[in-house]
Amino acid sequence: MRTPVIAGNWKLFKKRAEARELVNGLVSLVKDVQGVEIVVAPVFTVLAAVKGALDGSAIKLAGQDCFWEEEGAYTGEISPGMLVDAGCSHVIIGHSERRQYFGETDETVNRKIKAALKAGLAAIACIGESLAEREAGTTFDVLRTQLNGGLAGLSADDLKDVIIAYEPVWAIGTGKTATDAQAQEAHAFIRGVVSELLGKPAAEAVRILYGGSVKPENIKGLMTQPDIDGALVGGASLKADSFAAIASFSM
Ligand SMILES: O=C(CO)COP(=O)(O)O
Repeated sequence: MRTPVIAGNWKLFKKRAEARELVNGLVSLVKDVQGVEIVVAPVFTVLAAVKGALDGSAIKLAGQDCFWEEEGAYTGEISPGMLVDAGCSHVIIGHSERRQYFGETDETVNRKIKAALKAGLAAIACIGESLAEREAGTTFDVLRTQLNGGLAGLSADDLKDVIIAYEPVWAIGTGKTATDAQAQEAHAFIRGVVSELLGKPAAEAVRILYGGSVKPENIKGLMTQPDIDGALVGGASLKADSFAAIASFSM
């Protein structure tokens, strides 16, 4: 049985006061939610404030990215160990916005996942095709390449601390969610590739989240799909009531 994960990626939003307000609201709204791992990923500068506000709550904290070196002359970077030190248990790696605007590649994603695991973080590894790739019929090739590169050198045991997030780029922030069937098709394909790479038990155990315009209105349909194990939520995670409603999908 795979425990569902609902993760909120706050992207470049929320200063300290707003972040505290959001988390305070969230903590009380989800206090009765059980059997779901809830994660929030704020910007680095508010991690400490959010950690404080989460005190006593089961909600987990994630970074939105990390570097692969633990320390050194790397101006502007944050290491996995520093995220742990700030109270994080998770880190998002390889989000399509990082791939698009900050030169992230499957190779850097792979290095970051390995570094995150070494530091004891769970890695939420993002993959997904662009609209052009979907229209060209190359979705499965793209996903396979991203999985081969991103998971290179990992063992089935390592995969226990990896969560895969399938985020079709054309569905991010566009209001255009993949249909339940489109998402399920991609998730089943991803699980199949993971099975080829690391064996069936690892593939059966790995959580695969869907991301891209997830809202309270579409979460239930997505979660009824057999290979969808949760969601990575952007816009709808910025309001306590909508994120709480998504996290309460089973209630
Ligand atoms: O990129 C996303 C989460 O990482 C999805 O963003 P939206 O939910 O705003 O489409």
